[in-house]
Amino acid sequence: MAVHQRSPSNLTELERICKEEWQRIPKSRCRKLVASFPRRLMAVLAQKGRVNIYHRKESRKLKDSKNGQPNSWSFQLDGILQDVSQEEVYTQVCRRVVQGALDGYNGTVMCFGQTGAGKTYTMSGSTKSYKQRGIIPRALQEVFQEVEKRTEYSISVHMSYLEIYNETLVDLLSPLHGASHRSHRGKLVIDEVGREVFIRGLSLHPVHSEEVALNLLFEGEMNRIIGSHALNRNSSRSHCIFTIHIESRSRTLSAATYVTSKLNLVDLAGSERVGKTGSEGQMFKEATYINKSLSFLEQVILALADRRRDHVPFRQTKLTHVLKDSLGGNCNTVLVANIYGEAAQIEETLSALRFAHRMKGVKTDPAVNKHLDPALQIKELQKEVQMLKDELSIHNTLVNRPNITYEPLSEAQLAEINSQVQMYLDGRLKEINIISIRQVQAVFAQFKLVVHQNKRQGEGSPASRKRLESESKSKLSSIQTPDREQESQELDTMTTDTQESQLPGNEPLQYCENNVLSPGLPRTPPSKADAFEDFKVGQGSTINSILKENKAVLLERHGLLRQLTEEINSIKKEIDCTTATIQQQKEKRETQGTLHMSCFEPDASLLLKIKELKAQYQQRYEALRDIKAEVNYCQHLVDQCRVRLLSEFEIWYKQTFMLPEEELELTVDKTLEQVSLSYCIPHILLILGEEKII
Ligand SMILES: Nc1ncnc2c1ncn2[C@@H]1O[C@H](COP(=O)(O)OP(=O)(O)OP(=O)(O)O)[C@@H](O)[C@H]1O
Repeated sequence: MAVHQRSPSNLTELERICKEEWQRIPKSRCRKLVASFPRRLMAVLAQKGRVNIYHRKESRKLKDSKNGQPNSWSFQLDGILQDVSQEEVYTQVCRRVVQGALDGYNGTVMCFGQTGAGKTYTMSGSTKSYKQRGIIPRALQEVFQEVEKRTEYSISVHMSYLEIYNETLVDLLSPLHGASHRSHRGKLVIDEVGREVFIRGLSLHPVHSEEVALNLLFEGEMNRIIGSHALNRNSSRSHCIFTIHIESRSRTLSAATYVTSKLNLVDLAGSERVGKTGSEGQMFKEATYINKSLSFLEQVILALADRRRDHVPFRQTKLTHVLKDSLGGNCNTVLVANIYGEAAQIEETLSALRFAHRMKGVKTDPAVNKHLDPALQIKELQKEVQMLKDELSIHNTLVNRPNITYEPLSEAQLAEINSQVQMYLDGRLKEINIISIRQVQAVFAQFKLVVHQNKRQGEGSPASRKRLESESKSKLSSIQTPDREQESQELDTMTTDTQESQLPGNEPLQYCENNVLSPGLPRTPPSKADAFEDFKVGQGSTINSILKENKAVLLERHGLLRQLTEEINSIKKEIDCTTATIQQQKEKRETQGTLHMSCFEPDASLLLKIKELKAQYQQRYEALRDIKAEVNYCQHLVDQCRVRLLSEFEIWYKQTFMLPEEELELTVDKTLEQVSLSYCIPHILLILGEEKII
């Protein structure tokens, strides 16, 4: 039977040992049915993957009708392997797990069952003939065949063989093994890294061929502790975990990424009833340990199958701790439940089938174990950087820029940049020739340094600070980043803006290569859109900030205007309503024919209300008139500022980028005219800010 998504398997041992021709394994493996097969107790429906156990009078052990227990059981398993060869067992139980391991999935195949039921035969096979070899030698053969086939990968294989005997970990392949191996027990420690479990101290043997691997396997087998007891003369008294460790790296893709996997082939010690097997002394102690660990294994399986449980007691015993990442992790797991087909063993058979059935409820989450080798990745990136540098230098040679380097700047180069910045700030150098990103960064760093120094020196002297700021503003204007998005948002908020089409940004863009200006080279002006952004934060910053302030005032006044209009409308509505009420009252009294003069007078309270409302109306109306005037005025200022910003920009653009002189002269006069006006604007703004003055 089995667990997990891949088709697990079930192995059913339905008969007592038949001296010859065992043909067992994969799904349900059963030798020829013997006469003693308890047909009335058990039905094996191999095709349907089902085993039924019936309560019969002959089987007193299962007679528990007093407790209301069912007297027949039906177990649906993933497969039954009955009367099948070792090869068939391997194909059905292990082949896909091995293939998965080569692709980077962890895999576990585990044989469970009553002592003598055929677990070791299934896992290791019989030494009698090659045909009867079990899962482990077949898996090794397939791994090495695949290594040969998968030429596009570099695959390394290691092996380890662990035994758990009486809760002690033993390395079956330890170089210290031999007669004295028992004295080396206990030196192995179970450790966990993330979700992965490994045994510290367990020897890991590199193997390059099937032959070497099989030699190691036989060596490990020899070291297994074999006991003897009444049921099975060669019963293994320990749990054994044979592990094939695989690491696979692509030969064609990046070697920094690789996959690893562990393929655990587990032969569990047989479960037994101590009384039945007549164990005593050392054998009794062994049986107790075995049964205890198997019972903990069962508890773990129960906990894993129960989704509501958030704690799984893996650490209660060495066996479950070692198998932690194989039972509940990212592993392809197959459980083979070996069972007898004898009436005398029906209770153990039932218990093995129950265990198998529970295991069916456990879901694992198979995933490829992908890793990244940081050292290799660094090497690969370094190689790539070098390649890109080479490509860039070829490109630079082709475009006639041979002296550009992409290495970090040397001390001498940094000193040169610092001196250039200093000269630029002093006015001795008109422009800094930009040659690389590194150099631009160094220039900015130097600017920052100078600004910090100036700040410290200029503290307590606002005049000098202001001067420094304005100096650095105008000098840096050619490399500042324009805040284009902010400007466009501001323009969007103004519903009265109609001159956007006049903005220089709407003209076609013309970029010169890298936008770099250097003294000796022919200069191509930047696009007007880009230049305008520079202008707004540079020379045009004063007029631009006045424009922004005017827009803000205009926006605020618009809000006020809207609010007043709403208030006036609502007062007007109330006046109309009150007037209507008065009229209605009047008409009502007239129709009633009331003669007294006072009866024609409307209610005094309504008259008072009308009076108050009219006063409010008057007051709001006057305020509205004032605000309207302000709005118009502000709008005018905004328009004026915008026109001025644009015209000053035009002049600056022509001067800066050395356009023909005649064109320049034409615009200069206009500018001078406008300069005097532009400085009046802040005063007007102040007046607008204090509403009462108007
Ligand atoms: N299908 C089979 N065909 C032939 N012989 C078998 C078969 N199954 C088991 N045997 C033989 O039965 C004996 C007991 O089997 P095995 O050692 O595999 O049992 P086990 O479950 O591993 O027992 P234990 O738990 O005590 O180790 C062995 O001699 C084995 O060769």
